[in-house]
Amino acid sequence: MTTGLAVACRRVVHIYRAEAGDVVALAGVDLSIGPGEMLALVGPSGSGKSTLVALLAGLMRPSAGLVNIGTYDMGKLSDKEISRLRGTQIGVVVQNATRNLLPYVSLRRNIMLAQRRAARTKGVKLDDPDRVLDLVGLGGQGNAAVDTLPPGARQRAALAVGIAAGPGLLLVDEPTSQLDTGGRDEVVHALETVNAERGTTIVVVTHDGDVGARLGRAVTIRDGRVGAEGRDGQDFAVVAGDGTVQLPPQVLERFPEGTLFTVVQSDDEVSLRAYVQTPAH
Ligand SMILES: Nc1ncnc2c1ncn2[C@@H]1O[C@H](COP(=O)(O)OP(=O)(O)OP(=O)(O)O)[C@@H](O)[C@H]1O
Repeated sequence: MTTGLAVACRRVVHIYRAEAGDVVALAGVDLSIGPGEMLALVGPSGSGKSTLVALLAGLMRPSAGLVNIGTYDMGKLSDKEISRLRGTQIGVVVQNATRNLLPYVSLRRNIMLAQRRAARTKGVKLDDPDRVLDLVGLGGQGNAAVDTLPPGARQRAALAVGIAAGPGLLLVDEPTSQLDTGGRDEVVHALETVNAERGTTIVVVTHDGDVGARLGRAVTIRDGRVGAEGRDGQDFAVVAGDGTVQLPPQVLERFPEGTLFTVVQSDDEVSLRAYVQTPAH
């Protein structure tokens, strides 16, 4: 069984330098994910989810802050070290299943190609490709060509390629966006099976609230920061590393910028009381 890798982000900032001006995509993300945990990243379009995943995958370096995967500081590794990690310890499944797969060769061949780098690494014991296919519910389909599979199976084939090398961290971008309910359930079930059998830490970017709920922990990214967290069906506000807490959007709609609040504290409760000024006559 693989050992899941822990993830720790501390005050992570990412700025895209564009001709039209700099874009602050991440503005101080603090996030800890335990080894073997499953987590969904949710949030509005443009909030920074894909940027965060790209940093976890080592596809980009943070502009500031720390991104640690297991014992690795992703901001400090060389390109070569990062590329080795991605071939062995970090599995990445990008959006749109076919972009992860070679369409005209068999599923088994796709998996063997994804295992090439790990197979050259000393001490790594790889699962047989047929066993990898079993894990995602595609047992017995090793000879099928990717382009003959229906969309849900193709997405699970992409997952199989992502876990082929036995990574401790699996990053998956929007795995259910083009699937019907049945296809979505099979993909979530495949993720749950990989997590249960291998202990792999799994991070899924999704717009689908149901997927977030099924994974048990859903972190909302809002304006480049952790805006809220859902656990076991309950929503929570989160204290960031700099001591700030984002209020839910529906609260912010009622109380515009500059609204004053009194913080009311008792032994087991902290609440906010808005201070509404009476207009001067
Ligand atoms: N290569 C880039 N150059 C400049 N700005 C970028 C680049 N990539 C993303 N951005 C900007 O960074 C911010 C965060 O984008 P990101 O793609 O991480 O958000 P997202 O939450 O994944 O969105 P979506 O759900 O639409 O995929 C957005 O304002 C986006 O326009």
